[in-house]
Parts: sequence; structure tokens; C-alpha cells
Amino acid sequence: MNKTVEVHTSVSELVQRALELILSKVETAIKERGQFTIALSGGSTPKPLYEAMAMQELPWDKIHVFWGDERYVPPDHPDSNELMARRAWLDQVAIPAANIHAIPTLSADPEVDAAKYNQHLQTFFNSVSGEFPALDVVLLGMGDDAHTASLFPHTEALNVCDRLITVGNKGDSLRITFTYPLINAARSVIFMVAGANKRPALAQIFAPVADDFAYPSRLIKPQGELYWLLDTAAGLELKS
Ligand SMILES: O=C(O)[C@H](O)[C@@H](O)[C@H](O)[C@H](O)COP(=O)(O)O
Repeated sequence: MNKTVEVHTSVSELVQRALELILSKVETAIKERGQFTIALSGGSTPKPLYEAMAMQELPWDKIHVFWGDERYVPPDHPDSNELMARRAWLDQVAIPAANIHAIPTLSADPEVDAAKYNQHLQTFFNSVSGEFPALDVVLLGMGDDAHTASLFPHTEALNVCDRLITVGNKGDSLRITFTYPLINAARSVIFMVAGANKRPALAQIFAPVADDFAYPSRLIKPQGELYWLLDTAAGLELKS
């Protein structure tokens, strides 16, 4: 793992840096492998990044978009991560519909939809059970409880290591999420974290010893690169 921690003076600078990083990964991936794969996150911090992506001239037919997690709501629900990314970015560009790999949420059984998305990823990446394919970029946010994707503190999803996708939960509300080994298989993981409310969680995540199950973002140790892009409010007290 190659870890980089950057503290940016404003959220717009943080977003600009995430954009630069992603554009450089798009270029490399397409040059080396003919396509670029990215998993998106929800939350408010990446929205301006998605709006900036919508302004780019890119070979959209070679770009495949997945989601690292989704609330278990229909795709037109205001809480849907897919809806947010479609409105801010994907609806604005000429990306083929087949390149948008949204998490299914309509079967009335999250286990069934999690299994479907697991199969969809295995088919797309031509991987078998037990293998964890490498996405080019997994974009992550982090909550002030140190959750990332829908890997919430002290939940069952944190124990799931034998598949790509599982059901997560925030209390009673169900989610579908990448498992942490799938996130860790990525070539690059980029956290975008803003706001002073994230400071206590970050202190635990960067501590040499702490409980991974209480602070799930500690489980993210990708094979490839790990970027923590923070704004000053979040990163103020952090020693990298
Ligand atoms: O589904 C959720 O509970 C949120 O989307 C969550 O995972 C979010 O990514 C983080 O809480 C960071 O959110 P902000 O970017 O808004 O700080």
C-alpha cells in the first residue's frame, strides 16, 4: 500500500485535486487496459467532483461507473446515491447506458440484489468466486462515525470477506455495499473527507492501534494507492 495524506485549504481545492487524480487515472487505465472503472460514493463532498466530471471531454464509451454502496431505495428516491450521480454527472455526458452499473434495489430483498450485483461484477471483470477484481478507482467518503461505503461500526458487513458485495445496515436502514476486500483490491482508493466533525474519527483511523470494528475505515488498506484528501477543517490535527 502506498498511502498519501493531503490537507487542502478548501473543499474546492480538495475537489480539484480529486478531479486531477481521477483524470490522470482515466488516461493511464485507458492507455494500459483500454478502459477505466470507477466506483462512486454518496454523501455531499463528491457532488462538486461529479459536476466537474460532467464538464470533461472524455472517451465515455471506455469509462465504466459502479457504486461502492447504495441505500436500499428505488433509483428515483431522493436518498439514492445513483440519482445524485446521474443528476450531477452521468445524465450530462454521452456515456452509454450499458457503462452505468448501478446497484439493483428493486427486488424487495436486499440479499437478492446484493447477490445480483456480486454476479454482475464477476461477469464484468471475468472473475470467479474468491477472487477480488481491481477497479481502477474506488472513491470513498467517510462519516463522522468512521464508516465508509456502507460499512458501519459493529455491523455484520464488516465480517464479510468471501464475496464482493453484501448487505450493510445503518441501524434499521438497509444498504448494499462493496465488502472491504473488494475495496482493498482497487488500484487506487481515494477518500474525500471534509468538515471538522470528521476530526475525532480521523484521529482513531490514523492511530497506530484502535478497534477496526469501531472505526471501519481502518479496514481500508488497498493493494494499490490510498489517498486521503482532506480539507483543513478535517485534517487540522492530523499527523500523517
Ligand atoms: O450513505 C451515507 O450514510 C452517506 O452517504 C455517507 O456514507 C457519506 O458518504 C459520509 O457520511 C460522508 O458524507 P459527506 O460527504 O456528506 O460528509
